[in-house]
Amino acid sequence: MLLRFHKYHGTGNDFIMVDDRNQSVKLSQAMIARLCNRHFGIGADGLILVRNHPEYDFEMVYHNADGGVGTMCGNGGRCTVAFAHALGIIGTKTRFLAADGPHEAEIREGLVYLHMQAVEGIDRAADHVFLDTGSPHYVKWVDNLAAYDVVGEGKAIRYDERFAPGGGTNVNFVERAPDGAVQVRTYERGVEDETLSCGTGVTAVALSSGLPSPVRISTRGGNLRVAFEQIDGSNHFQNIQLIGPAQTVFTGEVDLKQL
Ligand SMILES: N[C@H](CCC[C@H](N)C(=O)O)C(=O)O
Repeated sequence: MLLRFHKYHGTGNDFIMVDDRNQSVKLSQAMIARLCNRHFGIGADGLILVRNHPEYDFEMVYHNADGGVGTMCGNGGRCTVAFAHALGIIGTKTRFLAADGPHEAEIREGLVYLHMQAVEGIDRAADHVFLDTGSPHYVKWVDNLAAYDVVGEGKAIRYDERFAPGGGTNVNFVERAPDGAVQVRTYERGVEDETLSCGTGVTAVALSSGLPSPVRISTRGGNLRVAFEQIDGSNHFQNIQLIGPAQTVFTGEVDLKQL
């Protein structure tokens, strides 16, 4: 069977996008892992199916690169909005369903403004914070981020038994750049490596940073902004928006029998 796909990236976090509006695409977890593999497949941090939904413009079904069904993916969400727009499913505004519930989004001046779910709490520890922005995120401020062992340190925290009940955690290391932006490097579970950018991760960094909205973020794959309202200096945040580009790279067909 030939699978038609579109490759997108949002600040270097890359995804295989599949138009599955009529739910005819059948992919096993092993097949998705193979498609995402950078040597034996197309190569991507995740695979996203766009499906029809009776109450929303569409449903986004996100899989991590290991093939497992993921929780929310912020950069993938922005790419899915751009993809749905390219398919003609939506105009410039949408309301769609993702793993963590409904999301509104808008395409404006080449950027996707993606509304994220409200965040109700942040666990603050001495050397890190932990919060859920649709996916779980550990955030730690460090010195000399450029030379930091993101994969080694990230893996240790990702598999720490404290986070095992939630299926582990994504891990973000952070440092303030000289120009005031917040630099973020992320170890992503499900990819089990550093990715060039993580949307729910930079959202977690912005909300827990104590900086005023909007927070300017710099990742290895590009720049993002996170806008939000903090409720009375508490750990409650609403009207959270992840703002940044979502780009199409190429379109292709893969023969699933050859995989
Ligand atoms: N790259 C994604 C995060 C995916 C989360 C996933 N790695 C997990 O928690 O299992 C993003 O842009 O938000």
